[in-house]
Amino acid sequence: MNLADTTTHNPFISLIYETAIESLGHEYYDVVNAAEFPQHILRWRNDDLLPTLGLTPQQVTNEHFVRAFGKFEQRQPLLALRYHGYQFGEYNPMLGDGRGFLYGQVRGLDNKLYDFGTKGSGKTPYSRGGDGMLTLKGGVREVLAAEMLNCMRVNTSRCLSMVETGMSLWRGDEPSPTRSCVIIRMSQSHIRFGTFERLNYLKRSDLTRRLLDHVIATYYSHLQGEEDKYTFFYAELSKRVGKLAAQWMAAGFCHAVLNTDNMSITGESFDYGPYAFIPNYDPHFTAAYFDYNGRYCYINQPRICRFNLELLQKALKDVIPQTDMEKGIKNFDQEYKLEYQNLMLKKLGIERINTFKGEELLQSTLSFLKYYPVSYHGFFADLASTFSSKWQNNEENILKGSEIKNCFGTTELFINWSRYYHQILTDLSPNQLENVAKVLSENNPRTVILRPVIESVWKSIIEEDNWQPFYDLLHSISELTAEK
Ligand SMILES: Nc1ncnc2c1ncn2[C@@H]1O[C@H](COP(=O)(O)OP(=O)(O)OP(=O)(O)O)[C@@H](O)[C@H]1O
Ligand SMILES: [Mg+2]
Repeated sequence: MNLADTTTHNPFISLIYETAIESLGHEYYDVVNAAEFPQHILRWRNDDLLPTLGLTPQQVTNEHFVRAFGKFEQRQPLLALRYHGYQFGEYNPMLGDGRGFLYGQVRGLDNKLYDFGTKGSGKTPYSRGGDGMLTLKGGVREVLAAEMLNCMRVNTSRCLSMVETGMSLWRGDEPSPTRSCVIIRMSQSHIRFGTFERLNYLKRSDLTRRLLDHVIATYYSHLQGEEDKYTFFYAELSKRVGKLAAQWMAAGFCHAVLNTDNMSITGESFDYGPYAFIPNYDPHFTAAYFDYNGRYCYINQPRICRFNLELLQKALKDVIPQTDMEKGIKNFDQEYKLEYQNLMLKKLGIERINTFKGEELLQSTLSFLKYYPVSYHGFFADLASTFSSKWQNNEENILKGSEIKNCFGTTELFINWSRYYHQILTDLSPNQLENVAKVLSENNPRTVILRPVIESVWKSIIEEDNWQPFYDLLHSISELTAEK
């Protein structure tokens, strides 16, 4: 096939791109060019996402991926979106897409509008001193985080592709020179809290209202036509963010950089930089080495999400009545509490129980996990792999033979926990008891990408250019997802 044929028939380039953001007007973005890279090696293609785009893996070659998402052929305009944000508590008006752009917007077969956004695609007017690039390790980590979180049913963006781009980058936090890549992230929207903060900073309530109308029409369409749609929007956003915070916490995920420019207006999780999955239940676990005060530590995440919603009130005050937003944010508290308990009880194999009993079990579980050096994910995975209906007969049977019971079985906290757990199991009917095993296995993946797991995958890449462990890991995550 000659060059013209390949590009003309590239299924990605032939997708129908909608112009929702572009049509909003030039005040929201800058038209930019993509960098030209010395090399283009496709390292990851997310075939799981293709059906949503109406494509099959057979229709799309690696070359199609590279030409569309590494060389950015035949796609214009590329839009660097403008935004500001509160970073570690300080307002920063110097932000914006500094190493990415909105490549395009495509409606999925599910009728949702998806954004394809780049990361590592070159300099823009918002790059400041930066090189506009993404390190290969950064790309590998972002791909893995999104797939793992998706497997754990967290509402997350995903990576559609990762192309290695052959540049040598210098970074303070990676042995340098280090390799480079560009990723395409498929998300619900890249409109951030910070997008609105910028408009408020510029005192452009007309632009705020226009953007809000677009957000509601596109991502909260059931509110269209409501007289109080702005008020309802804020209340629902608060609820969605509450749910997301609960999902992170139950997944044992520490995002690490919860600045308002990393908070999506749809309530979706994205931007996986220095994140980590917690090794054990340490409330003060902090993932970013530069987060000196532990501002975004694991246990602070719900509080910070709520605080970010409060900050957003300032940006929306010209359009939404303040008193309505003060009421609306209560949705966050309710949703967080409910969803966190619900998700944690599922991790214990329990669905639909009395809230009070559920809370007692949850608190005793956390007390045990907090006090002893038990792996957070290991504890739940052990429950899932060793569960037996015999646990209902006698609390002594619970986790019998496991390392956890062998080490901590005689401690007061373990005995307390197993007593609560046993009490709940005894109340279950035989059918419900059977369901426990299923719920346990659905909610506790055997593989979780703790830092050493990621580092070992990265070691193979960097030392031997061996990508197999990376693909094997992604394959096992994808198999876990399919089992559910
Ligand atoms: N290497 C770089 N070159 C230019 N700008 C950068 C670079 N790294 C980060 N930035 C910019 O710094 C700001 C904060 O970066 P942050 O890491 O939160 O975002 P990001 O990871 O680049 O993008 P996203 O939030 O879309 O995942 C953003 O404005 C970002 O574009
Ligand atoms: Mg960011």
